[in-house]
Amino acid sequence: MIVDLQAQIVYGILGLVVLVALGLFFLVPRKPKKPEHTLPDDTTGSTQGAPAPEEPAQDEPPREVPTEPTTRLAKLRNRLAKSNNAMGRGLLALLSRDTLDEATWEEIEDTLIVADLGVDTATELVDNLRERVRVLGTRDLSTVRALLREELIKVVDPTMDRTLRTETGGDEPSVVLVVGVNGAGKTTTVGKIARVLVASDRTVLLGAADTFRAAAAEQLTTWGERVGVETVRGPEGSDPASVAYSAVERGLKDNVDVVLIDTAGRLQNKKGLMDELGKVKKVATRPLGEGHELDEVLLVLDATTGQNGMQQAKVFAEVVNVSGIVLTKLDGTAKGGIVVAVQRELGVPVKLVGLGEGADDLAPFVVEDFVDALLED
Ligand SMILES: Nc1nc2c(ncn2[C@@H]2O[C@H](COP(=O)(O)OP(=O)(O)OP(=O)(O)O)[C@@H](O)[C@H]2O)c(=O)[nH]1
Repeated sequence: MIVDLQAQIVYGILGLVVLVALGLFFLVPRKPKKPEHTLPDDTTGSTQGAPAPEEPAQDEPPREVPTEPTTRLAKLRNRLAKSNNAMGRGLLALLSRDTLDEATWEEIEDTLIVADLGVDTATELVDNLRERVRVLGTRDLSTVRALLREELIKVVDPTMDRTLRTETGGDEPSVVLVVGVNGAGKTTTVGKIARVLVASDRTVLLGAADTFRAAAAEQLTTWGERVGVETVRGPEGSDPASVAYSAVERGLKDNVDVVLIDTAGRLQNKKGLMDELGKVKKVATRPLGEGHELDEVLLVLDATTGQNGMQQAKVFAEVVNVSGIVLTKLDGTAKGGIVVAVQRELGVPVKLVGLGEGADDLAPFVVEDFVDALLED
């Protein structure tokens, strides 16, 4: 009897032990399984040698930071010199001839005209230079070169205000409208400006008012994503003015510093373009209340289009009050004189120049740097 009882107690204890063990196995949380893919420990973002994370932020491409301004500008100055110093070299070669006769002065004038300076400006420059050389009675090349530099600076006009108006002085965002014909480089320029602003700790919102081509809004959004800036878009074919309005309304709500609005630029139908841009201009700043105007209307011009570009520029200037010019593709032409021609024609300063397709290839236009690049050896 006693043996039976002992056996029952022993079996009971064993059963309990088994049950507790099973319970513990299922209830106690186990250490999580090591993920198959691991990120490297270093915080530099380098993933070298490590497999990609299983759930990368696919919709969020890695943020880019623009190159430090002095490096960027030095690189761009070099590029400008490379593409444009043929004109400077040509002029200096002519000026160093033994005799500066009538024919040579004519050749100097022709060189300036070929560089798209405009006939009147070229004549004016040569007349002034010729007179100063005569009065000084000098033939020393470095003196003549210094005189040429001064005359070029004078025609490019250092007195024009070239600051980009991206600060309102109030709480509301500044609104920058970017206009120009297709392919001039508007979208690229908006992206590049956004990068520069973000690098200077400004908050930016993009408005894709080019609703004519879905790909244009897509392209702008990609530029925005690269620097972590949002883009307000509308459906393809929707009213560009309403997209511009929404972008400014949203910029105000989100308290951003600058709203950059990209537009379409079909010139095939001048009347349509006028109506469309006129409306965008009128409606865009409405969310900011009475009396608010666009802070900046930038006309983007392709420097390689020469006189044809000038005609286009005039059409745009008739529709919107252009406050600044962005001359793109200056890396692809030796006709830097277009800077002077377009400023004189429109009475508006060139504020920025595009010197390549790269994300950082946009530079503020500095008169002295530009002329020095032209005259570089
Ligand atoms: N070499 C060079 N290419 C440039 C420059 N700026 C823009 N581009 C190129 O010009 C082409 C057209 O640029 P976009 O920005 O798409 O022009 P867009 O005016 O927005 O054109 P639409 O969207 O058709 O109205 C692109 O291939 C750009 O990379 C520049 O300064 N230099």
